[in-house]
Amino acid sequence: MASMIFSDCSSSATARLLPLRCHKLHRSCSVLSFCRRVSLPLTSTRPLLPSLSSLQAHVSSTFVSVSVTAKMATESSAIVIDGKSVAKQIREEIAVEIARMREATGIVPGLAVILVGDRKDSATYVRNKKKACDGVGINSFEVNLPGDTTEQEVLNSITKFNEDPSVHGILVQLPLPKHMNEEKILNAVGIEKDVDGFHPLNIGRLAMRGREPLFVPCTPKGCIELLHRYGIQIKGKKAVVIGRSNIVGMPAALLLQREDATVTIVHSRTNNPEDIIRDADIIISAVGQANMVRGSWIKPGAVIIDVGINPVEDPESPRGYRLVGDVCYEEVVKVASAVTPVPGGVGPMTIAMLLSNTLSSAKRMHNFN
Ligand SMILES: Nc1nc(=O)c2c([nH]1)NC[C@@H]1CN(c3ccc(C(=O)N[C@@H](CCC(=O)O)C(=O)O)cc3)C=[N+]21
Repeated sequence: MASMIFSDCSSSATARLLPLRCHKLHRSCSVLSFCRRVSLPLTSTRPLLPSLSSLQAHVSSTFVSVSVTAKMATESSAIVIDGKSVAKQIREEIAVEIARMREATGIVPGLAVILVGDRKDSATYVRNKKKACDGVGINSFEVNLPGDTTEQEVLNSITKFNEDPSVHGILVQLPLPKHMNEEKILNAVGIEKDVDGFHPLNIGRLAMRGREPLFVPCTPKGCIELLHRYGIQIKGKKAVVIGRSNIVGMPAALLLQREDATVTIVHSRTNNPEDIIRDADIIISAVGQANMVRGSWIKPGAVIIDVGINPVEDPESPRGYRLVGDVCYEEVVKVASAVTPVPGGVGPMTIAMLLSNTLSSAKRMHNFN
């Protein structure tokens, strides 16, 4: 029985990656509740869903086709936040804007991507970004440098793109090879082309009240965009961000705070992380540990945004591995009110936000609204 309940989260591949403490599955949903299946005709201007706290009273929303089965639930099921279709919708919106700009000004937004070394995952991400650019009509420029390139050569590429008026965004694919000083390289990207939002000036402005960054980092921006497009209220909610990285955890916490959430960051040195997480209305997890967050750590009805994209061994998959999140999906789906899947959650949103930042950059540089 236990092996069925934990089928995915306690798989042997996962267990090898993680020294998991074994938790009993949280099964506190003994009240009358609903099994929901949601299909999403996405709109950009109105919330897709009523706020989740009032979802049960609004299941017949005109914006969402929801099939509802009422039952005495020992296993309710969260709404699956469909990042893949939201991202598609956003890309369509961006494509329309790019065409409008091109027709009015003749200008086509350009994104330069610098890839150093031959990491397979990085090459895949860069290829996906290029494909996404092609799909919306952004010109992409790519530089591939070998892993033993000097820092100076990377800086030279950045300078070239900083000076090139057909480039509106510059992205240095991370991680960089170990011998390079990431800080120095990211500082070299002109802040007006920093579509990743990693420049310290952009991050600094994000952290300050009354200041506006030119760009917000793509992954955290994508997380907030998902909450907005699903009509999930952030203001006044208790939000917990798991992980404090420069590129996801920390800017995600800053963004949530800007949205008037009360934010706690949980990290590897936090005492009793589970107790803090169990208090959260909204959880953004960005730690990179497969299936770390268990169902028993979640307050019933919480909203979970899973940023983790972790490969776990899977002999049945053609690639030999599959991707799972930081969150033990099949456990939390029974406790949360909404959850992002992996894949198909935050990942596609990261790329959509990159395209959005590149378009904004081109608009700003050419005074086009
Ligand atoms: N300067 C820089 N900026 C980045 O934004 C950046 C980076 N470096 N380095 C690596 C990470 C990772 N990242 C992802 C983007 C999309 C997916 C994505 O679309 N994932 C698909 C799955 C893809 C698959 O199946 O392989 C999904 O989650 O559905 C994942 C990961 C951007 N990153």
